Amino acid sequence: HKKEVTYKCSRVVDQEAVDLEILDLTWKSSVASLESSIRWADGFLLLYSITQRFSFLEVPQLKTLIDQTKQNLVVPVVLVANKADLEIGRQVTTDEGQRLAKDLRCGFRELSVAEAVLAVEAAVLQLIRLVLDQQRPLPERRSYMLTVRHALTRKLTRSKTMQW
Ligand SMILES: Nc1nc2c(ncn2[C@@H]2O[C@H](COP(=O)(O)OP(=O)(O)OP(=O)(O)O)[C@@H](O)[C@H]2O)c(=O)[nH]1
Repeated sequence: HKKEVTYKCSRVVDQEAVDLEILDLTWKSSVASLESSIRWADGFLLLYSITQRFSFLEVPQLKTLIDQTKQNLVVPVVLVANKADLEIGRQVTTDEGQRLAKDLRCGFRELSVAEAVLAVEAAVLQLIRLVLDQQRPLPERRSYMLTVRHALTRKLTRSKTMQW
């Protein structure tokens, strides 16, 4: 698109009514406009095309901008590798996508917007669940519980190492 477009709809997700506003940004948004959209948003779908390596290489920069602008410990983000139907023109492997998602601490989906509408819905649902989780009080959050579990595991591993 040459300009930003907002799509609106309502869904029930896990027995919770959710009003969705999806802002599709243009390729050439200025940093100031991007920052303002980032402040507005609760969650982010970062799309790249598996047939355009440069779109993949831009993801970390965008994620840094999101983290800096939101200044939250956990920002709900799902990385989406699009155009999975164009295997012949693939420039980014699934493995690279998964590794980047792990590094950036976000969800990952590889799909084809053109051919698999259910996969698109699943990616959006995954993001909605991350957002809903983030809006729960801290001790009820899955992400918080995972952070606590990882911290405990690290502590246990350390104390085991010390015994050796
Ligand atoms: N084969 C294939 N083509 C796709 C897929 N998704 C998008 N396209 C095509 O890729 C082109 C760009 O799609 P857009 O939806 O405009 O992508 P965009 O990232 O919003 O690009 P801009 O409009 O430049 O901001 C169009 O010609 C789409 O038809 C896909 O999953 N598979």
